[in-house]
Amino acid sequence: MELHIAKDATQLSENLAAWTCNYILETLQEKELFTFVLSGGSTPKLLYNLLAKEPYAQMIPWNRLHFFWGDERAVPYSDDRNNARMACETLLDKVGVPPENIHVMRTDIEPQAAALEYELLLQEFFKRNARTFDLVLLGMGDDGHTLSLFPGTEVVHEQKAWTKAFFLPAQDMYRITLTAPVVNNAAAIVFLATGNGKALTLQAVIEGEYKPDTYPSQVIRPVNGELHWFIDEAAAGALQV
Ligand SMILES: O=C1O[C@H](COP(=O)(O)O)[C@@H](O)[C@H](O)[C@H]1O
Repeated sequence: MELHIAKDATQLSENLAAWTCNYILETLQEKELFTFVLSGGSTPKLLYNLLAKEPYAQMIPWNRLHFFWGDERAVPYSDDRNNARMACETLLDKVGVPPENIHVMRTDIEPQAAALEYELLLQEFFKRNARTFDLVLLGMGDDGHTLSLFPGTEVVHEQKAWTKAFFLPAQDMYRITLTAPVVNNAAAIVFLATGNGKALTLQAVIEGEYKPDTYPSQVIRPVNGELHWFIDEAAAGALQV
């Protein structure tokens, strides 16, 4: 695991934008397409805004990238809380990613059907590969959730299915999420977390005892890939290192 600490969220996003661009370009020297899982929530907006601007808008061959989502809130695309909408508005629409390269989790059909459809799409995409995505970007909520793997939910322990949909009573909404088995087979996983609201949880996730029911982010352990944490000083505040 590699820790990248920056003084604040702006510097951190700049560092991660540069890292992401280098990683994409290096990977595309070896293969034709790059598969990139995006996260939702508020933290990645700065990063997406930066990637949509120069120099990255020109440097990245966007038509060779395929975009997926780590999780989705089952609300219409028109709703501000929709994770795909946020990423499309801040990044994908701005750099002109071809629509056929954008693979959203559907929210216009029943959530279980949408999860199954997404699983089939991924199985088809990665059929002959033990490796799945080239890069998975993850957030971590103040409560330790990542993707839509929330504390105390069954989906945290999923070992087989690549996607799941379930009702989250605390938010009165369905969630659709990738699961640990498909994420942990990615070539690289990057957590992005900022702010002192996440400091104690982050310390427990990284340095504490393994308690996935309390800290679901702990189930993210790449089988054979890289794991990076990009955090600002506020989020790193409780770490012992
Ligand atoms: O609900 C969600 O929250 C997490 C963390 O969001 P943040 O606002 O604390 O950055 C996010 O990674 C996930 O995609 C989203 O659905």
